[in-house]
Amino acid sequence: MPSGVVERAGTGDLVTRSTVDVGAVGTALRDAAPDLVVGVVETVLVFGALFLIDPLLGSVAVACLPVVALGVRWYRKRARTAYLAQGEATSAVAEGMSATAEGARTVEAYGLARARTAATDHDVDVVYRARYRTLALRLRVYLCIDVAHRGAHVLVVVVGGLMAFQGALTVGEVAAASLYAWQLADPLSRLAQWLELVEGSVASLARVAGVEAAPPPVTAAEPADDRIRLAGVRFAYVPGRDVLHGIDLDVRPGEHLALVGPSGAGKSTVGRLIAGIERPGAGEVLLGGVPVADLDPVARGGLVVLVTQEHHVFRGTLRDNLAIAAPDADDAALRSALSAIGWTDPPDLDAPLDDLPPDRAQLLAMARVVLRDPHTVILDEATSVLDPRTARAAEQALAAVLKGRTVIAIAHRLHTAHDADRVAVVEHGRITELGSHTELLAAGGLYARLWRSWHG
Ligand SMILES: Nc1ncnc2c1ncn2[C@@H]1O[C@H](COP(=O)(O)OP(=O)(O)OP(=O)(O)O)[C@@H](O)[C@H]1O
Repeated sequence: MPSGVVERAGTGDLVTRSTVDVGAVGTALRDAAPDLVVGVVETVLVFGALFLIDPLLGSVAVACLPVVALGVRWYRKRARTAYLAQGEATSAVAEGMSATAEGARTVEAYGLARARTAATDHDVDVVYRARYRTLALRLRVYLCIDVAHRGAHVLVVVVGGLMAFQGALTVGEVAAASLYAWQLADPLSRLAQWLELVEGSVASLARVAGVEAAPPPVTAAEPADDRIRLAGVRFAYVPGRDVLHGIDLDVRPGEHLALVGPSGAGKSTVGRLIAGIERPGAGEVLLGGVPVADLDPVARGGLVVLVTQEHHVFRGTLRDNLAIAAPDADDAALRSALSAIGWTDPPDLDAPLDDLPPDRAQLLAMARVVLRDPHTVILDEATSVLDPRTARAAEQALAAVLKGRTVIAIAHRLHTAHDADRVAVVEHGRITELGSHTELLAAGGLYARLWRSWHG
């Protein structure tokens, strides 16, 4: 699944779908089918016995079935939406709780505990109301089935009694018919429970299938070359609120391009689109002539890699962490990647990695890039979190990583732009200046002003 989708869905939602919803579908598949079969067989036998005693008594009992059918129809019309809402509400609670837990330090630092508690209370309230709604629906369908069954029983006793008075049936036959009619309670109430389980699990299945359906279609087309082209690209995180308003950009293979501009201008978004994490709302982002977001994610990762300041170290060994980038790489290849980025004292490949410091985590990320060997690297704030000494070491490692590749650097420090072949200035979701450092300085626009103010 594209990471953009994962980020928007949130951990809580995905976890709820893949645990609670998968569990609900599993329970339904395990319990519903046998119960349904037993319930149907039991109902058919009871009606058969009633018809055998007397066809009129059988018909009287069958008269209850339309009431059940109407109740079930009424329930099914509403249940799917209600169960979907319940699933969403449950996800929202999990999502809110996981966000609070992940941001515990921020919550503490800014005294947000009360606000977070209020938000959780609100989410729980929504779950309560959603559950109340499904419960109310269930109660009504149970009531309907109960009325139908009791109605059938009363009708069988009354009609049977009248027939006994007229001598058409014996008292024993009426008593037997009454007992059979009473026995309908069991399969019908099982039907009601089954309905609840199925409706709940169909909603859960839709939510689980939603996770499956999230990945966009993957194209079989192969990029013809390493060219990157953005044409008329518009993009919105929130529908109707574009953050990019028509970006046109051609990146030549092997070129080092710096994206500069004010905070919030859209630089990182351009990077995410080129990496195929997001797909444009309008226009196209092409890699070798193929829409980059349509490429198979694994294959795409071998062509374009986005390096951000988040360097995740997975639980496991250094080997496990490097193998993410190149599962088939042998020890020699792993060691050569480590030495290429200047990591001279790496831990043993098979030693567990505990608490890797940020500068080592960054080296690990770069070693992964070397192993993956993409033709294009997008750097977003790659060295900004490190102290200057560490950042310099990281930059040296980076230089080794970037050699011979196309580089799109989202530059927060202007010397990165100075060293680039071309600089694109992004302002308010548009590229307003494009050229070499010297050309942009001569043009006297925003870049020139930023450069002069940076140089004092
Ligand atoms: N996940 C998101 N959801 C909603 N809006 C977002 C999201 N990420 C970014 N934005 C908004 O999109 C706009 C462009 O953001 P973007 O991060 O691309 O800018 P930027 O130029 O890289 O900024 P910075 O230099 O501060 O990183 C901003 O208004 C930002 O608030």
